[in-house]
Amino acid sequence: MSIHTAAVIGGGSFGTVVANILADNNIATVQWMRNEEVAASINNQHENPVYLPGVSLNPALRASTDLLAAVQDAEAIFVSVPSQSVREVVAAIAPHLRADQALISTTKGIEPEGFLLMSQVIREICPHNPIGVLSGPNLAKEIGRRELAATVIASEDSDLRRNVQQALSCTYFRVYASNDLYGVELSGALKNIYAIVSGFVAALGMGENTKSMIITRSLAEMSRFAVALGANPLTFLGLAGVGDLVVTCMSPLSRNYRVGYAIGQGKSLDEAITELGEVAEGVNTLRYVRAKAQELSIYMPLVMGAYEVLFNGADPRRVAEGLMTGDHTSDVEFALPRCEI
Ligand SMILES: NC(=O)c1ccc[n+]([C@@H]2O[C@H](COP(=O)([O-])OP(=O)(O)OC[C@H]3O[C@@H](n4cnc5c(N)ncnc54)[C@H](O)[C@@H]3O)[C@@H](O)[C@H]2O)c1
Ligand SMILES: O=P(O)(O)OC[C@H](O)CO
Repeated sequence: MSIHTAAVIGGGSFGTVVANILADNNIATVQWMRNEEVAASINNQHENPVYLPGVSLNPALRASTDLLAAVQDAEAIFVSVPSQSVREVVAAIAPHLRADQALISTTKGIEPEGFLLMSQVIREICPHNPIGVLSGPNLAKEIGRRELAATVIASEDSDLRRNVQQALSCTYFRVYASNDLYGVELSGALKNIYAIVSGFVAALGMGENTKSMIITRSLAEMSRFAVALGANPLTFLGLAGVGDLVVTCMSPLSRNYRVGYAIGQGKSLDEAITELGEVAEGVNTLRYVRAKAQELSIYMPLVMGAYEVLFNGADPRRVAEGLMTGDHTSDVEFALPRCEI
């Protein structure tokens, strides 16, 4: 059965582009948000002036500030609020959901208590609903302009995967499938940390070889961490892995990259976040991942270095330079294990 009705929870940049794709595909879509002025602007001017100014949205897209009304008829509900708010909004709708309503998270963050990814939070609250994760190299502002992009729908439920592929695929957006829910979702959260590091490197005017080294060693580090937690390393070869890592580490449209860039220019973390005015999930993710890596003794020099810069005022140049002084190690450790060099 395909999706005819959908809801998107969240009035920010990514929620708006997901809702707009669904509307472009003739799916009756309601986008829920708290801000009444933005909702009125989407309904009347077909624009989200706060998060996607200048982007013409599909006139059929409806916005609402009534959460329960927004989700009641939706066959698929896309959750697109920052990670700190996912539990709160999903708990508010949970008692009103039917078991056949699918929940798809687009949120790339971690809940610190229990080190839970968003699909795990949603599953805890809605154990009987089909659950999926949408993740990939998806800068909202480019998709808003209908520039070509691709993503991954990950779920253990093959009906959900097929339905979401059909619901979101269009001339400018392509959806690939994965059954490694955990790997896809963890990858989306982890890459934000490395986008911050890449921001330091760019602000410091370091060379192209340095940038490539940072991105590639970021992939090695994040896949080492993910595999230690049970993910499939092959997932990191795909769009949700290397694809998303590359785009966020190279684009000034990435909010995480911009936070890193501002810090590389000498600004404080508070100044960088205030100047951004949008969510940069990587700042909190860095704290939680560092703690987890320490707990499990996972070697993550970039995470440790970035933490020192963000929270203890270390010089950002030292994060990249720190790679040069580590023990001699393996390039691809799934081919040559570090203990065998
Ligand atoms: N923007 C992108 O390019 C992009 C792409 C893919 C995934 N994501 C992920 O999607 C998630 C949302 O990001 P975004 O870019 O849409 O964020 P955003 O900063 O553009 O907007 C966040 C929205 O959530 C709302 N919000 C915050 N707390 C809320 C709460 N308690 N209840 C209801 N609404 C609340 C805000 O008012 C705002 O409308 C993040 O985890 C992000 O990593 C973003
Ligand atoms: O703007 P960022 O850094 O939150 O990144 C946005 C998306 O995750 C890119 O895929």
